[in-house]
Amino acid sequence: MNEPVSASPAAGDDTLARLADVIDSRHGGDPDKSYVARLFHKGTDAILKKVGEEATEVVMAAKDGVPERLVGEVADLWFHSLVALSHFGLRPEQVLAELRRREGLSGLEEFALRKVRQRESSEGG
Ligand SMILES: N=c1c2ncn([C@@H]3O[C@H](COP(=O)(O)OP(=O)(O)OP(=O)(O)O)[C@@H](O)[C@H]3O)c2ncn1[C@@H]1O[C@H](COP(=O)(O)O)[C@@H](O)[C@H]1O
Repeated sequence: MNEPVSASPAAGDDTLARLADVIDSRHGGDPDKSYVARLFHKGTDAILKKVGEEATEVVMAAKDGVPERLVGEVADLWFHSLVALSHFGLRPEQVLAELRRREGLSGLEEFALRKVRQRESSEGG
């Protein structure tokens, strides 16, 4: 059995930012030397296809009920989501900021606010 990786969050954990830096550095890289460079080389459809596949694998792992598999598949999904963000010129810090913005706001309130905003923008445009 694999040794479990420590689940304690490190203060100011910058794992996502460091991984995003590596991913960003792969733009224009050699597809024979780097998996990320190969994905960028293949383009938007290939990148988005991987996000979809990994999301499906997360669902299947959760159904299997093996916690280590689920953690591994979510890691694959997060990694490929970071590749997609980088492809579109975005950073994980922006996603984390969005999650921080939602902190303390109930999911139902957020949903109601979103509906109001959607109605306002459809009436305004
Ligand atoms: N975190 C990851 C990571 N997670 C998953 N993968 C790769 O993602 C690929 C896709 O996973 P799949 O389960 O779909 O496997 P597959 O069937 O081989 O993939 P396909 O051929 O179907 O695309 C595998 O080849 C994994 O090795 C990753 N590849 C790279 N990283 C990180 O990205 C950094 C840069 O990687 P390179 O660009 O390759 O140097 C690395 O140092 C790591 O930190």
